[in-house]
Amino acid sequence: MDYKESDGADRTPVTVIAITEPDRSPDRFYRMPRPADPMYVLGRAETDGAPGAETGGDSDAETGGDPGTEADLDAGSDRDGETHRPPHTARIGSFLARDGSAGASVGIDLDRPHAGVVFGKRGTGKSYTLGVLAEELADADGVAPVVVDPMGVFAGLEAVGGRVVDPAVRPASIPPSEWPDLLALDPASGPGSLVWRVVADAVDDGNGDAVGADGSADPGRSGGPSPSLAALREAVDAADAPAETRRAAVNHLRLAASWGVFDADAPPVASLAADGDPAVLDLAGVPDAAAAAVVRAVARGLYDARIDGGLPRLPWLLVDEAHAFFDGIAEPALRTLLTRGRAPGVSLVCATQRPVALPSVAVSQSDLLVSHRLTAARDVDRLAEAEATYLAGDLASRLPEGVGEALVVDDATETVHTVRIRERRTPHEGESPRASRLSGPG
Ligand SMILES: Nc1ncnc2c1ncn2[C@@H]1O[C@H](COP(=O)(O)OP(=O)(O)OP(=O)(O)O)[C@@H](O)[C@H]1O
Repeated sequence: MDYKESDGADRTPVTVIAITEPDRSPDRFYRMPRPADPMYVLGRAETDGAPGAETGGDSDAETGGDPGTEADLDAGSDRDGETHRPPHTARIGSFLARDGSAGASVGIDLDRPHAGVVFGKRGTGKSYTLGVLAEELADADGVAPVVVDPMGVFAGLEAVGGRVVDPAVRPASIPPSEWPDLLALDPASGPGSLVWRVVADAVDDGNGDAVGADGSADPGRSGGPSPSLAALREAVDAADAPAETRRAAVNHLRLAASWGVFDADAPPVASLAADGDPAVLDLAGVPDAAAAAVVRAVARGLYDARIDGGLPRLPWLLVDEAHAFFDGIAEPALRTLLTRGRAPGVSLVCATQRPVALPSVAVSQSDLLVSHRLTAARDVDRLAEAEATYLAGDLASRLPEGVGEALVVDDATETVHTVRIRERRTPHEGESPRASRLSGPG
């Protein structure tokens, strides 16, 4: 093991509060690892060869209080409280005691792919938490963060080598069957079916790869050539259809061109994850349909690039305001990442203030759930879906109150923790404007 505690004297035994069997009281969640304890890594089970619950980081009182042997330790704290981070681990913060004091460092496993959700009502720190994760991914080897940024708050990641990217995707990366929906046309209508047919013909003409890895019709999946929107408009114009139908279809394609996200020569999606530096897809001000098209193309493009062996890093797609992408054309691609992304090595983390707007599969397939404060009953109910058998109790009653504080449910170690997310190293641009901070008269 590469990382060991720097000084064995720092290893204080873990304090165990409330061990009863069976224990259904809130106290069972509060065995507080101390600051000097080694970093506790979430998302990494003991069977992965990682410290897991025995290194003193576990806050589930049913697990023993043994801080672990030296060989178990992946990281330790030095005398200044600085934690040595194990390789392929994101340090997201520290355990939070009931009295508000900080405990041992908490990390998230980056060695393997994961699916995660970050919940919280407005202003509780979701985007901030996603930014912390992106910073850590920027630092780690073998991974590549791609951030979907609908509010334009992640540009600060440039300070860790990130780049803000104007979204551009190839028209062929949207399957023909999705085009009517994308253009708000009824697929059964004349214009809808005309657009569908024209895109399918353009792709069949060799402008794209018509069948996806899973056998579904998914042109452009390998980033092959794509027809331009202008070429599609011309094809519609030349089609054997009533003039009125052609005119309506052309108008809708013109509207899509005005979104400015379609480009037949756009770089392949895999290039977003090529160097491991954060790529921030700036979708601020981009119409909803266009943003959904971008998210669909990027999610599917990363997945296909991994399947095809065209991406040597493990991409992490971090989607802020994720509820906006689960009711349109991005949904099937995000669902694919949730259900099948881990096999080729694509991680997905969805942040939202409206958990109820995410499909159940987003919670059931997530192995990491991070929840800041929630108050709406239906959103809190969504947490119940994460209440696996190892959680004897009501998660909602354990949600912390403070900004930047979160409850973390970790499937790998089957534990629940209260965590304070660490401060960002890069600027966070999600601060709401405050009238009191605007310059006054004179
Ligand atoms: N872990 C943290 N440490 C310090 N400050 C934090 C932390 N998390 C959040 N904050 C503060 O709270 C503010 C709001 O956080 P953030 O923008 O992430 O909220 P949000 O939940 O994404 O809100 P919205 O739903 O409106 O996007 C931040 O600008 C920051 O000042």
